[in-house]
Amino acid sequence: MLYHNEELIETVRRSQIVEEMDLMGPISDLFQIQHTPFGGRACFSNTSLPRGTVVLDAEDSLGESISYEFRKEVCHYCLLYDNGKVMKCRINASELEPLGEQFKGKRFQGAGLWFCSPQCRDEFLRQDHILELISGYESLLNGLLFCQKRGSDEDIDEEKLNSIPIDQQTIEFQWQQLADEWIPRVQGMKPSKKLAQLPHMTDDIYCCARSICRTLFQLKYLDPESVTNRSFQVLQSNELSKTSRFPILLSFQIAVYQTLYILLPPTLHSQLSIPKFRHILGAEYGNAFGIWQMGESVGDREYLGYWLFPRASFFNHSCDPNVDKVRKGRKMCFILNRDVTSGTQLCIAYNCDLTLPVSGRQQTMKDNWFFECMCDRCSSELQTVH
Ligand SMILES: C[S@@+](CC[C@H](N)C(=O)[O-])C[C@H]1O[C@@H](n2cnc3c(N)ncnc32)[C@H](O)[C@@H]1O
Repeated sequence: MLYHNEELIETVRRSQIVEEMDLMGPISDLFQIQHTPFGGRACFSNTSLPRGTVVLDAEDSLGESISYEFRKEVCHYCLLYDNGKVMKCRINASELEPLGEQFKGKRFQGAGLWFCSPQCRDEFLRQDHILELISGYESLLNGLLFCQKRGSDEDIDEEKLNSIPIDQQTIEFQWQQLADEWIPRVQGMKPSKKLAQLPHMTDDIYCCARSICRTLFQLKYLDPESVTNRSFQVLQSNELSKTSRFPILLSFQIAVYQTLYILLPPTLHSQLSIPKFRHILGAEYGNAFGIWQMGESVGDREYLGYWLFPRASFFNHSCDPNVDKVRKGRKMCFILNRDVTSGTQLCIAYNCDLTLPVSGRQQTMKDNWFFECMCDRCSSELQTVH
């Protein structure tokens, strides 16, 4: 029942923001968001712009996920990756003491954070309210260690789980069941009994829970009127397309939610709700940018994780993009690779091999991004093919 109310409030709030989105200031002075006949909303230049123009400099990521495999090899502040070298700098409990008493006398595991230098560690620690995020991370890490020690007798048949057809009704039913049965059963339990309800935490569940923990933390302190927050609230959710393609994801999402529900400390637990959680994950599917190793060619670089930039999520894909995306540390820059006239749609390339013939590109977009590419290049090449 509670969940229905929460969902209704979220839906009304978001639809108000969608209306307000048109009235609010632009994401950039150089382009505006407009609706397209196909492909939803997209970015269009306000004026003629020369090649090399930075149309958007995005530093306001909301949530980032470093793959488990690279958790010690990527700096958790500047995202440096040094060819597989383990980052040497970690946080000690003594460094946290000036920030608060919370970890005094407790065994602190380092919250799963690694940094390339004391400077990056200090920058990370300088963020407002950072102890809340560190407590969340530390609790998730302790949960992972607990699960590794406890082991699992579950034998997950991925193939079987992925063959169960999923539609919107199934998704709603599963979440409703969690809200009606699991949450009321667990919420009144003592902490030790609650811990026994923790689903087996795989590496992927751990990484996803960390990323959501970070997003909840950032959303808690983000100005609700900021363009970043408003953009985030109206991001397209790809929950249904992704979950129906990979049905196993539904049980995965529920396990991540249960993990967060049990492990998040009160300051972040208060930020967790099913509609918010579903919007965060639904927005990540199809909007997140890959965090790639820098300085290597496309075929040779490591995929280190992903992050979300709400303001940069309105760029559509084109197989002949006029905007290049370049990561500079914690920042994503979007730079014109040619001159454009006023009113031109500004497009980036999503992760796709643009040297493939049109059939291959169409298949890649369908398989990885769940849409039929209608970019100018595909449209004209498809006309020639048929
Ligand atoms: C990152 S979002 C881009 C913004 C999106 N158009 C919106 O309204 O939120 C990606 C989604 O935009 C649409 N899209 C992007 N590029 C497209 C293209 N070349 N052809 C058709 N649809 C496209 C698809 O629905 C895709 O899932």
